[in-house]
This record gives sequence, structure tokens and C-alpha cells, in this order.
Amino acid sequence: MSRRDLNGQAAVVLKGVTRSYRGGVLALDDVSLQVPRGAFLAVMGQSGSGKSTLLHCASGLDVPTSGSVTVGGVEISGLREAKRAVVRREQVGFVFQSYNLVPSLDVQQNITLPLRLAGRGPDRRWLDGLVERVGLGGLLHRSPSELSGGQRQRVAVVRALAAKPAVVFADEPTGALDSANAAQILDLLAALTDDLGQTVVMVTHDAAAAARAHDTVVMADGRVTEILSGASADELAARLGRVWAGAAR
Ligand SMILES: Nc1ncnc2c1ncn2[C@@H]1O[C@H](COP(=O)(O)OP(=O)(O)OP(=O)(O)O)[C@@H](O)[C@H]1O
Repeated sequence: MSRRDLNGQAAVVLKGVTRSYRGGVLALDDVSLQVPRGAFLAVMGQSGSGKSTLLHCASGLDVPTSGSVTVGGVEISGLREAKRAVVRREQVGFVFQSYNLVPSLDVQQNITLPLRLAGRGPDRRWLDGLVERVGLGGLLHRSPSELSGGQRQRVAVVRALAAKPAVVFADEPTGALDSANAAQILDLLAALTDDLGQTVVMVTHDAAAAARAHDTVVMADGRVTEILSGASADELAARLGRVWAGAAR
């Protein structure tokens, strides 16, 4: 998985990460994973396998019970929430299935919100380039309620990238979209990594979506069971079928 390592430093490193919940649930069980800069990585696995917990721990939304997490060269697992919030603002972008745009703000304001919260001015060339690239140029003064689902998700992708984060975590980014809009968002995520050297980690249930990523991490029972490179949707579906059947035994 290291072929995308553009400048030697990994965007995200997890070492021996464990997350247990009250009641004895071991949601992550000794997970070690390196996400090279410029990677487009999918995370798949059956419901309850630990995908969301992995995303939450890797992004600093949650804290592992043990092990370490480094994002953009900053070790975040030992930090208190206020400091993790600063690292998240500067190093992490998020894209959610439900877009999570602020309805009272227009597109332009939504896109620059994370920067304003961080007290930073926008890099106009970077933002204008992104807006142009995703075809939102004529929509900057619309409210989110005046956009299609696909357009809303494109706004969310630009917002996630506005601060040039070390990594974008996308949680089922195509889950609410029809197949044409889903394909556009996947094209966009792939182009961001291939053309702009951005790093994307995408949790998905959809083998066709995962097939657009460079590599796919397969999870079962809180563990990474394998990492598949360049697999087709059919190969992933077949592989996951076997992992799930194995997990059920
Ligand atoms: N807050 C919590 N308290 C207790 N157990 C939890 C909590 N959150 C998750 N779990 C458990 O941890 C395990 C992993 O959950 P997680 O949400 O990471 O799985 P997932 O692969 O994202 O599932 P899905 O595909 O259904 O979203 C599951 O057994 C789940 O029930």
C-alpha cells in the first residue's frame, strides 16, 4: 500500500489501537495501519466489524483505549479533547453520508466555515480551483436547500478540503446518492488523490465504491483481516462474502 507515499511521511498511522466499550465489547482489537499520503483507502466489513470506531479513533473524534494514533505527524491519542479539536480542524476533513451542511449558510459560507472557526483566512487560489473543479462556481450564493444531493455532497467535499488537511475521512459518502451522483463523487475523490495528492479514507458498504479506491482494508471483529490492492467490485464482493461467512462461523 506504499506506492502512493508522495513525500515519505504517512498521513495517518495507527499502532496497536484497541477500543473497548463498557460491557466488554472490543470494537477495535490491536489495529495497526499506515495510510500513506496521496492514498485513497476504502474500509469495508460487515455491520459491527469496527469501521466507524476505526474512523472515529483515526480522526481524533474518539480516543483509543490503548495504542497510538498519529495524524499529519501529530500524535493525537494522548491529547485532551480541546487539543484534539485543534488538530482535527487543521489536519482532518470530514464528509458524511448526510452532508452535514449548515442550512442557514450559503454554499460559500459553508465551504469556508472550518477556516473561519480556525481563525484562518482562505487560500483563495486553492479554494477557487476546488470550486471550479467540482462545478460549484455558479452556486456559491445558494442555500443548501436549493441544491441536489450530489451538489450538496460536492460542497461537503470542498469544505473538507478547504484547510488542506492531512487526510479526509469520508463515512459512506455515496450512501444517500443515486448511482450517477455516487459515481461523480467517487470520481471526485479519486481525482483529489491522483491529481492533487490529497489523502482519503472512505468507509463504505458498497463494493463498487470501494473498487474506486486504490486499496481496501477489510475488517472483521474489530481487526484488519486483509488489505486488497486494486481489487474489482466483483473481487471485493466475493472476498467480503468469504470474510463475512468466516466471521459468522
Ligand atoms: N458507544 C458504544 N457502546 C458500546 N458498544 C459500541 C458502541 N459503539 C459501537 N459499539 C460496538 O462496537 C462494535 C463496532 O461498532 P462499529 O459501529 O464500529 O461497527 P461498524 O462496522 O461501523 O458497523 P456499521 O456498518 O453497522 O456502521 C459493535 O459491536 C458495536 O455494537
